[in-house]
Amino acid sequence: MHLQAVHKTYGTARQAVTALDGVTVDFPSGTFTAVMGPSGSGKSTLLHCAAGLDRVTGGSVIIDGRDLGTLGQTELTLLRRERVGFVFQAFNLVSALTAEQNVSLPLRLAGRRVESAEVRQALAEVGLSGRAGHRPSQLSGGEQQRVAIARALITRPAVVFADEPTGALDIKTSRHVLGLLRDLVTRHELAVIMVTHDPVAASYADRVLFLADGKLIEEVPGPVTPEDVAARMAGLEASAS
Ligand SMILES: Nc1ncnc2c1ncn2[C@@H]1O[C@H](COP(=O)(O)OP(=O)(O)OP(=O)(O)O)[C@@H](O)[C@H]1O
Repeated sequence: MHLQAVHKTYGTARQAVTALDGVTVDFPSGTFTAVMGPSGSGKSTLLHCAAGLDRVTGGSVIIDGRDLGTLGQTELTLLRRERVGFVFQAFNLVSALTAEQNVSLPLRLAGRRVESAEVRQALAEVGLSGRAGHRPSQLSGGEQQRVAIARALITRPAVVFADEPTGALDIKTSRHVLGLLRDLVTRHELAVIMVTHDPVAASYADRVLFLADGKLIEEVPGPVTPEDVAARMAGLEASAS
């Protein structure tokens, strides 16, 4: 997927806030990208615009060769449903449904036939074969996030957006989830775009993008050490304050 000269302004006239100011970046298949930057630098806005959850005010977002700005609301919803996966900090599983039912939900929403074998295979890929019948409350945080990852992958998306996916997990569980994401990127030729504040999480990525004031100011190819990421963030935060 690709962002070309993306601008996003909230509000109008004197109230206007420029959240993204001309961001051009490619997110190739098979690449795990971490997005970092000080608070207010535009990370969430980048994620929302790139995922088609919010419209850009300038430039274009291309997924699967299609410019999201040219799509009507229905087409956009369909493209998002079929080609984009989401993983959130708070897992966002449906508490009344089992792991298996949660994973199959995107297929049901898309009106597709649900093959039980396909859903079981997705759960096996995240190491949860034995938990298919459990509800979220019967699973640990790490297990819930792995169900959410299986759910994000079930439609075979081109791109997965992860918003602080380890923000609610302890260190050991975080490492497990990040290692899993890392493997899935390679295995499924996915583009994963992860917003994070955690330098250790960022170090699992193939490259780290740094935003400041809505601009992409640095693109650091991996492998990146957590110390290097932390040092760059400290520099950015010092100049932002
Ligand atoms: N709905 C909105 N209306 C007006 N301004 C907004 C809106 N959403 C974000 N902004 C502004 O856009 C800028 C970028 O915000 P954004 O949430 O993308 O930053 P962020 O890097 O994700 O921050 P954080 O790390 O604190 O979550 C900020 O100045 C913010 O105040």
